[in-house]
Amino acid sequence: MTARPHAVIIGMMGAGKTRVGKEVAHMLRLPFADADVEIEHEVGMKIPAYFDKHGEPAFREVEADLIADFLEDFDGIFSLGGGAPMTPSTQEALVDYIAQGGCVVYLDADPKEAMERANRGGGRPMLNGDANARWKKLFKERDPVFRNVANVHVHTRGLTPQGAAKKVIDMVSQRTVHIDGAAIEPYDVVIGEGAMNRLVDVLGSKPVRIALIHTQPVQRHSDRARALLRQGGYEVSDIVIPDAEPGKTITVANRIWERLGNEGFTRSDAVVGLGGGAATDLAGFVAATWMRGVRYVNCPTSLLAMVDASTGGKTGINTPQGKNLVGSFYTPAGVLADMNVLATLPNDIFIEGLGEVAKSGFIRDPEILTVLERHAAQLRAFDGSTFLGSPMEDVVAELIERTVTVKAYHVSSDLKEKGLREFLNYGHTLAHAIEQLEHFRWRHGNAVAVGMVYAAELAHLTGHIDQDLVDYHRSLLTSLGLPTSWNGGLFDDVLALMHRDKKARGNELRFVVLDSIGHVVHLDNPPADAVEEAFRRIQQ
Ligand SMILES: NC(=O)c1ccc[n+]([C@@H]2O[C@H](COP(=O)([O-])OP(=O)(O)OC[C@H]3O[C@@H](n4cnc5c(N)ncnc54)[C@H](O)[C@@H]3O)[C@@H](O)[C@H]2O)c1
Ligand SMILES: O=C(O)C(=O)C[C@@H](O)[C@H](O)[C@H](O)COP(=O)(O)O
Repeated sequence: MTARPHAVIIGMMGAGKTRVGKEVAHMLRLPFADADVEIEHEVGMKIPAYFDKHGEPAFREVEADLIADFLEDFDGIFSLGGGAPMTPSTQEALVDYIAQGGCVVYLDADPKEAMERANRGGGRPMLNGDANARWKKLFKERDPVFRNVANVHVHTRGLTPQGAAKKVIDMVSQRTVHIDGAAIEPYDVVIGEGAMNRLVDVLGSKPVRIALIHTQPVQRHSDRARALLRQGGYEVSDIVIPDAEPGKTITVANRIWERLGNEGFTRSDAVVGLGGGAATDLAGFVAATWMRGVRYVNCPTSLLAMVDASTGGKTGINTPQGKNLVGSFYTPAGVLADMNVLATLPNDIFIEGLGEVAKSGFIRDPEILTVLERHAAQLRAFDGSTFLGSPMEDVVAELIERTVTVKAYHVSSDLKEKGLREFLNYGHTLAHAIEQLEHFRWRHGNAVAVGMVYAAELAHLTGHIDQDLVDYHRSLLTSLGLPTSWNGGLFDDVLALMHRDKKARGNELRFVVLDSIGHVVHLDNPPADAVEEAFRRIQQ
């Protein structure tokens, strides 16, 4: 195989496959090919004449062969004739193409606009007779097949060809991490500009009412989500919760349960959580508990929520006794990490998110650490207002994809945290204690950064790693603008809180430590003097 199409466009007659496909190719500076035009070249006559002379089955054979050839050797944007995906061999070829990373885009136009375009100029043998009635009949047959065959679904109602092309490009350049596992209903984390446009597709057609739970600082993004939901035909209840940790309380959850009850939310309705990790934790908790569980989709808006909080099904609230002490494991139906929302993210909250990114590098994917090292200065200088379209956007998208992949690895075989998933808690034993003692004025990712240095010191004191790796923790995290020390509390208070950590069993402390980069082990009941000495070392 020499090349594969960047995207294959399918859709009804008149959907704009050729017009939009050409526009996409032009914007991406790629060649464009239209299967019908190529067939006409090959058979040396117009398609209606070929239909008249040889009939539809012969045409479909020529078409399927040509498509198979192009799928194996065409480096551009390729649009197919309306009926092409109905041929079983073409369906199989498209499945193979997708399995190799390809994008089959279903261009879904407004039926009225598509019918009008399809009728213009005639020359479509499949629309002979009452063209509109034929179009509708074909749509009924083809729409379910198109939905099934395509891995990207683009609605173009009301868009100009340029607008539709931009939407196709956004969706084709999105990255997807698929999360699956024994106890999990599979779902995707979609990362990229415009990912939120998939909201209606991910929610599906069943829910009537959607509770859109969000905080005030991300109002601009929740306005967008609300517009998409209303366009999709849902009734939207806009629910604004207190920002950050004050939103993760039983009082806030109770207020929402009351509202859902008063507004008649049933089991077939759904929740959308939009915001930082605190908002998605709370929204997930409400979804998990309302009528013992309704469908929910997360739209994370902070880096930390994209890489971690919104993706793995840990939902919950804080109690006066500690962080995340009440909650459930309840996976979302999908996560839409739309890079556009990062345009408003403040620098300090972006940097905080790098704490969890680095954690995933330390515990499983060393390439993350390499990318962080290589781009530390630019990451530290993150500025949302100039971020979109900059070279850093691709770097950050790669970091998000890699970090979510690490999360998926742990979650897929241990959703309920019986063992392997605990490794995602690297650095968190001390981090949660710091957050609590600081009354949540310390950001979670910053506390995790200090917690990882603490865990590294403890690992060194117990003979698991050498001093160089401890020093590397400090130098990498510092280069990203993350803290590596904390001096805000007494050891006894910290120790008491670490005993309440969810990994602790009975009176025994349990930690997660490295024994090399990318390799994690449990450290159960370590010597008390090491636990205290490691704490002394992070106070510097
Ligand atoms: N469930 C999990 O697996 C998991 C994993 C990691 C963290 N968490 C939880 O996530 C929370 C931390 O998440 P966080 O760091 O996102 O904090 P956060 O939710 O408190 O958000 C930080 C601040 O950034 C604002 N913000 C978010 N996105 C923005 C945007 N695009 N533009 C402007 N402002 C924006 C928020 O409104 C808030 O003021 C903690 O409660 C932590 O316990 C949960
Ligand atoms: O997904 C997990 O499992 C994690 O531990 C991810 C952590 O990064 C995250 O901070 C999580 O919220 C911590 O959960 P907790 O159970 O320690 O409260």
